[in-house]
Amino acid sequence: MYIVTAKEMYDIDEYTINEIGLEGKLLMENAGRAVSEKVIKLIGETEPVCVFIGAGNNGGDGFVIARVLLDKGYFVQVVQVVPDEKITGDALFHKRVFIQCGGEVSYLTDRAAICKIVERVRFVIDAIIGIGVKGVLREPIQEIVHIINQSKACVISVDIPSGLPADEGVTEFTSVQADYTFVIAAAKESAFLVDTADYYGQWEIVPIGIPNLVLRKNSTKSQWIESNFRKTIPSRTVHAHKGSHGRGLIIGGCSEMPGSIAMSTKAALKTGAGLITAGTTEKVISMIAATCPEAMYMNLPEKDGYITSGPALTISNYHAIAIGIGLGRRKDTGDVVAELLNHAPCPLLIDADGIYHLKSHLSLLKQRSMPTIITPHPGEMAMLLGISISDLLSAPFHHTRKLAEAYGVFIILKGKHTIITSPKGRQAVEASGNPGLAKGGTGDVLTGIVLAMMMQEQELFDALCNACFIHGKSADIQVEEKHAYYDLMATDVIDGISNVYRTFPCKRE
Ligand SMILES: NC(=O)C1=CN([C@@H]2O[C@H](COP(=O)(O)OP(=O)(O)OC[C@H]3O[C@@H](n4cnc5c(N)ncnc54)[C@H](OP(=O)(O)O)[C@@H]3O)[C@@H](O)[C@H]2O)[C@@H](O)CC1
Ligand SMILES: [K+]
Repeated sequence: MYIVTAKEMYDIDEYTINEIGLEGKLLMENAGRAVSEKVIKLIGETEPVCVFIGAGNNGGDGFVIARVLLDKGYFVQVVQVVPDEKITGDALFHKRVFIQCGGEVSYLTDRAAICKIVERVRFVIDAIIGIGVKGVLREPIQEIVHIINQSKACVISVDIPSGLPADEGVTEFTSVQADYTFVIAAAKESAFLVDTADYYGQWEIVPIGIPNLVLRKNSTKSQWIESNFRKTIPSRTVHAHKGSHGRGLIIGGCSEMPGSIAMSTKAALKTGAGLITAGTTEKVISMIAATCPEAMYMNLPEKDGYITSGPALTISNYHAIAIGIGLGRRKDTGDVVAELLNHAPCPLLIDADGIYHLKSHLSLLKQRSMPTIITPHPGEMAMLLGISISDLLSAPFHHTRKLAEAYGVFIILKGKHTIITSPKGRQAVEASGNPGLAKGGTGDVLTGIVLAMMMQEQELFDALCNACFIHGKSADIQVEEKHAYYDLMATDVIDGISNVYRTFPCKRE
């Protein structure tokens, strides 16, 4: 499931046409047929359909869809929203084929005429503009899009809702609001952004015969889905012992937030960590030890209830360390973060208040010889970058990649569509999870899951993606089986980790 920009998609088309030898007309036929199949499943047998067609290749797809539907016996009305001379190339080829098959095309831009047509149909197919949109829609197309959006018809967009930019970073646009979008060959960036994702309605990718190797070669982003999890989650051998699955240290907690480190610790153990030590203050240890008897504890020096740096911090024995959860924002707790950045001899995960402290120590990231991973939510990420949250969310792929490459850090940018980025710029989107996760404590649970995954034998990037998958799927299964968005608690997400492993079992050796 690749994710592309418009330019990457054009490169993919061009390579497929010129190097692989599949002609544009053929790709258009495949695209139109693939979308038609989905449309037919959706609309049932006899519904009249109106197809709106624009000047480019997206309109060409529309002519193929209209022909397939006509051939299947549907009543199809085709409204071309640009004059005849604008239809050229492959789109003109398919327009002619449609007409040869008995189809009729009306060139219409008049408001009253279009309103009348739209009122009479239950399904509108939007093949006006695809990834070739530039700027805000011009008239009369903008007005036609408003009519479509105001109608009661179910709107099915081809490739992308017309007017919506494919790429991140575009904030001004007018777009069709689709109920369904059948996306051609690869997902476009805008399907994952806060301000644009909803325009797609429900969406699904339809393959059109572009070889996988071409998609892989031309894209740096993909979606992390069940098949990725199944392929990469490491197996557990029957001869394994607790030491085979990693020793981890979690540092955090303060008198006011004792629960956070308890949840991270429990989540790490539940995810499969061999041994977990919770490094925290004596008072927090006394508060949480009974809730997680499987863990070990490290008593750290404290001042006014907060961890401070001191000789008690032994960090040489661990395969991975996490810091930040419930740590507090005092300057001397920040010194502990700096100490770890300087000396942790293993992968280091920084979360929550640890990210707050990281802002003053960003330069230390570059000196680390072992990987560093941060798990910010958008507010923390914007703080690190010194930009507004809305600027970050309008181009999250760009901004996270910039930070990851500049400081050599792995980033998990949390959200509905969590973006995982490697220091080399590889990116994945993990989209499981539900609104029940919008609650205190769920981030602490993710930290524990990520730490546990970091200690299992798998590529670090895969480990981070798998951790997000486990966290989101746990919440999803819990809501499916016994909870609602309202009552799902962070601790339920920990309990639900078992369901994820049972639903998507690891291979056994
Ligand atoms: N072989 C392939 O490549 C394949 C491509 N495929 C399909 O092609 C699609 C891409 O096709 P594309 O490149 O022709 O662009 P497309 O999205 O149809 O739009 C161009 C038109 O939009 C117009 N327009 C732009 N901005 C505007 C504005 N603000 N306001 C108003 N009008 C505006 C622009 O007009 P112009 O500015 O030129 O006057 C031009 O006429 C892609 O999404 C997929 O569906 C599949 O069939 C598989 C094979
Ligand atoms: K479209």
